[in-house]
Amino acid sequence: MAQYARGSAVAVIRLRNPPVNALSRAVLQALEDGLKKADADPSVKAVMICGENGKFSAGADIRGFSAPKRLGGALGPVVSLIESSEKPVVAAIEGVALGGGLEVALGCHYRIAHVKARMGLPEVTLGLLPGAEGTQRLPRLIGVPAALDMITTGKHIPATEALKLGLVDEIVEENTIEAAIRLANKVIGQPLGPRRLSLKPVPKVPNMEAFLDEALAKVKRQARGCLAPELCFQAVRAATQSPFADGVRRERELFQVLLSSGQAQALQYAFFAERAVRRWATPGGASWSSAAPQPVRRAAVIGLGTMGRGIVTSLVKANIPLVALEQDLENLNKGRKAVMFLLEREAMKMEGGAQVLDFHNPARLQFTVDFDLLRDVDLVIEAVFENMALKKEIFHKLSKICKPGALLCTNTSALNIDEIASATNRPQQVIGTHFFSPAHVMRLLEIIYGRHTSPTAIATAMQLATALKKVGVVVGNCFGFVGNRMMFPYVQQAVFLLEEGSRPDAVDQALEDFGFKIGPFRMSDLAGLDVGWRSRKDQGLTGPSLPAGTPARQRRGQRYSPLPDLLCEHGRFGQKTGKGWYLYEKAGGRTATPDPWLLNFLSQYRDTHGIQTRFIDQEEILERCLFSLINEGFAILAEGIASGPEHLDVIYINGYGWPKHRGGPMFYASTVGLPRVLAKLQKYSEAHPDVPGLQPSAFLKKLAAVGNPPLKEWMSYLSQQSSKL
Ligand SMILES: CC(C)(COP(=O)(O)OP(=O)(O)OC[C@H]1O[C@@H](n2cnc3c(N)ncnc32)[C@H](O)[C@@H]1OP(=O)(O)O)[C@@H](O)C(=O)NCCC(=O)NCCSC(=O)CC(=O)CCCCCCCCCCCCC(=O)O
Ligand SMILES: NC(=O)C1=CN([C@@H]2O[C@H](COP(=O)(O)OP(=O)(O)OC[C@H]3O[C@@H](n4cnc5c(N)ncnc54)[C@H](O)[C@@H]3O)[C@@H](O)[C@H]2O)C=CC1
Repeated sequence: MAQYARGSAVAVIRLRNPPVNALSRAVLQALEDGLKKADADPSVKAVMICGENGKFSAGADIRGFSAPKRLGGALGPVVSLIESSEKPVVAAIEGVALGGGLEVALGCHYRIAHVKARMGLPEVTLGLLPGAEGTQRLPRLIGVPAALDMITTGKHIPATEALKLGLVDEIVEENTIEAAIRLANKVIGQPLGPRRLSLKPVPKVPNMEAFLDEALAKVKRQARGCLAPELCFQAVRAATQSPFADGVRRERELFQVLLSSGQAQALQYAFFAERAVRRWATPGGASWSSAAPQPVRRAAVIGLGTMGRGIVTSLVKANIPLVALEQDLENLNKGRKAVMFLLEREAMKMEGGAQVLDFHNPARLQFTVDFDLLRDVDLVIEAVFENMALKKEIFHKLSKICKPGALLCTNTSALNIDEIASATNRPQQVIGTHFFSPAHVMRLLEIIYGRHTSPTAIATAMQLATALKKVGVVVGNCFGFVGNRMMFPYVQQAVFLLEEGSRPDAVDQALEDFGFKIGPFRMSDLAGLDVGWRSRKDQGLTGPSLPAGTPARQRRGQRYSPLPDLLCEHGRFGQKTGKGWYLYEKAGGRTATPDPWLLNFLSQYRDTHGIQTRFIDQEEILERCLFSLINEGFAILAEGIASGPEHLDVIYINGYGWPKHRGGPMFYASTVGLPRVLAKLQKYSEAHPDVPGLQPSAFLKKLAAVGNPPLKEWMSYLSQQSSKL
């Protein structure tokens, strides 16, 4: 757990807890024992602490936070013990020193890091604060502004930056352990007082109060309802106001608040959920453990519109050579310009810039209108218009041109993967890779297997997700897959609420206050209202194919709102036309303001359809939008479209701006309590019997009836499914 060894004058304590040397109780105990042994041994003149297998430590064992006897209080005293040692202690940081791992290093008198190491205090991302005195030591070492930045954002910084900040004393390119032992030998006998961070004053910032006020405003703005960043801030502020011991007491109080906040649980659930979905499985028995991916040495993207541009950018950033294809020269030139613009911007953010990305080299990025250039690629991602006939035509062509082993991926947002695959001679190599807009930014990659998709194809798409630094989530094939299918009833409720008396800004505000990055109407305006309009026309829900005499507010016996169609008929496509659910300063503008035209239009619409306007409170907005989305999630689980609730949650957090501190929709449902979700859906369903999305799913009813079991047990109530959390 932590191995103690004595060389010449330097004792070595090696943290050992694979895979990341997390600080479990046992590791901490062994560390404490090692320190005491070194202290008691007169032949030991200095101590070096390092981690096994090239990693210092990823911090406290997160799984231990939910254990009855938390490691909580144990870490702070061990860090103090290190600092108070009368023999110099040197931290040799390789790989990562995160959270409690970095706090251990801060207790050491000297820190030396490998040039490739990363450091950070990411507790805030788990809903916590660095509770082992890190909020008090770090500002003393690197100053308040830099410490606040690290502690309130949780960002990892590279060793080179750590050196500039003074977080480490030295960085090395070769053997860190040997360098640390050399340093330890060198500092034997030197006074330790100046190296003990708890004894240092916090460096002054001119006009500290004004600086802190401004920093707090920024932290609050970015937190969107998440508690941890503000409490992290308060802990650091305590360091500027109180002596070390009082600051530590304040840190502990704040830590306790966070520990019992519920948000910490949600964020830790999200951390493990993201890792659990890597272990994918299908109802047919294919799984991550047995499927091997094929290499992707060269790829192609077809269609350089909104999505294709981002996908190309992502592939270039992942260093995958590719061919980018458009339907004609005009679109090719437009697409090329857009891609180059994105790549230039990305390059500016990177060390080494355009040279590293090498996107001007045609061997790495080739633009063409010639399908023949796709002969030797290993993987194609199609991102043309959302039209089944067009997609089938393209896939038919691909199956004739591409080499036999090539994987054929579609970026469709809702269409049937099996039908697309039916146009090819290799349905086992056809798979959905659903990117989210903007594709080079959003982390989610929804991976959709069809009836014939092979395990190798799934494994290859998952490997691609990793290469693109995205979170791949494997799901089954149904209209809208998981994310968009759950989104339909949510957006539908939002529009129904407008019919009944609400306003776009009221609905958006309620959901943004809940923590969504952006409410449904702002989101529709951003994505373009015409996208859904086209899809509804294709489905025969509106437009010329709608049978004459169809009631305005009903389709196939269910409630339907023609409001979004009417807006499109008025040329209101959202931001791109300068007006949609909101008014914008110009076409392409981004500042949404409530539009008096729309409010008047809504009022006339209600009069036309004899709808009595009523006041709708925030609670009803939230319940109807969120519970209908969650309800669809239960139906998806029951159908085996996703293999566990964590899949749905990871999709919502990474693709739809669901507030992470609420753990995802299914986790949120578990915190509300399934009987309550059910009762509310029943109530709204009775009030709106023609809305199927409000009728509680059978699976939700079952789980409520069996006594509201914890989320990790849900799947055991369905035959042949198991949650992987
Ligand atoms: C480290 C990583 C960057 C590695 O990434 P990568 O290589 O991509 O691998 P992963 O797949 O992410 O990880 C591999 C594997 O390891 C698991 N894992 C990773 N980190 C941890 C961890 N810290 N603990 C446990 N397990 C971990 C991961 O889940 C994977 O396993 P799998 O799930 O089975 O696949 C990356 O993993 C990463 O970023 N990790 C998280 C780093 C992090 O966030 N660290 C901070 C941890 S929190 C911390 O250190 C808290 C503290 O400050 C200490 C607080 C305690 C002190 C409290 C004193 C106050 C007293 C108050 C009173 C309390 C009273 C009481 O106790 O009741
Ligand atoms: N826009 C979005 O937010 C999202 C869209 N999607 C899906 O991605 C796909 C593409 O959508 P967008 O990029 O928004 O569309 P878009 O309309 O912006 O771009 C489509 C591009 O495909 C090109 N194209 C059409 N026919 C072609 C052909 N035969 N050969 C080569 N290129 C051809 C067009 O010239 C155009 O540039 C659709 O299936 C859509 O449903 C998925 C996720 C999000």
